[in-house]
Amino acid sequence: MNAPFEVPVVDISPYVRGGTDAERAVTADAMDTACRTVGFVQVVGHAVPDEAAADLASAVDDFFALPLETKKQLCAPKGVNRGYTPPKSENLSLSLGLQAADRMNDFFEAFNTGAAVADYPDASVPLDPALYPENLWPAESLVPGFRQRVQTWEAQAGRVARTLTAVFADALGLEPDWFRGVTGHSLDVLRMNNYALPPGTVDLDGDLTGMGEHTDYGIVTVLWADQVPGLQVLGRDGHWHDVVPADGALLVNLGDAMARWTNERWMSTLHRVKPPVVDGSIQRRRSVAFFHDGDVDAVVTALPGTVEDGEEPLYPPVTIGEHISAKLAGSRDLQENTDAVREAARVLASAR
Ligand SMILES: O=C(O)CCC(=O)C(=O)O
Ligand SMILES: [Fe+2]
Repeated sequence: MNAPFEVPVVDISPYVRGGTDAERAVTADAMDTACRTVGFVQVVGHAVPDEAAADLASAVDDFFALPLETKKQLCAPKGVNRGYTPPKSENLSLSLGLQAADRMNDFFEAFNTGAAVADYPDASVPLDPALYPENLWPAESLVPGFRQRVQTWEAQAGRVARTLTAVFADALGLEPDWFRGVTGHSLDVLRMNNYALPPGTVDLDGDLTGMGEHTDYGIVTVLWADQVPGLQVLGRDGHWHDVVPADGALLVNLGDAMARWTNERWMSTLHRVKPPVVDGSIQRRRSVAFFHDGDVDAVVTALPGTVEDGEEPLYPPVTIGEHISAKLAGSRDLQENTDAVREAARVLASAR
């Protein structure tokens, strides 16, 4: 029988409050094991106040409760990863170049915010406003306090993500501030996801997909989610496993940049969302992902020591900007990404 699938719990408090070298080494070691074996981590000891999470959840409720027509006024132009995306407008499995002929688009609706050009006045390169666009906030009178609640969370999630990269540097034997060199003007995006459809609109005979299978694209993702099943993670056993955040934990997963820098010593693990259907309607589920993706011009290529003598790296060099643009063209513009061969092969090998 297979060993049960478990997402390891890692306590990062020695990096948050300044622990001893020995305490940090325990954390870094546990992180290395989690990243090598699962690629998802239940992170505790992050010191995010409960109130910030409660305010985030209420902000998500308030926004998605608006009428669809009102939300649609906050849609960004095509190709701009900001604002509202209505249900069934994205297809995440196309970010891998995978598509089933009968597959409808993902039914999640989302609201995206993120880093804009103006957030990095000292950036070392000129930043393209297409990749660092302005945010589209609902009017304060429409959802009072929304922006403030969301920005408080963005700051907390960003702090956790940067702390995690300090843990990663130790775990990989890099200089402690190695990630600072590739995240000075990081492409950071916050995506609030609402998995719900009005009763009667669910076609239970169809292939219902909350969010199609995908890997995340950048360095690391910090996820807050309801403890409602739906998120499924592809284990090394080739099976999909339900994962919910542990009490007080943030779910963290690695993106493609980490798999590429480490030449797959660490994994950008495939995941998808299939929320449960109860009495003919979807049990509502909320999640908020903070993507810490790295500098648009950072080159991602196998780190020294990760490729055996005489072997080739598993991936050719790519910049973060090139990689993310190819992925977003898949999920948002519905063009199959032909440059995700290794990720797509993992999905096709899984037990669906
Ligand atoms: O809803 C979730 O739990 C996962 C969301 C996700 O994978 C994403 O937004 O990339
Ligand atoms: Fe994801």
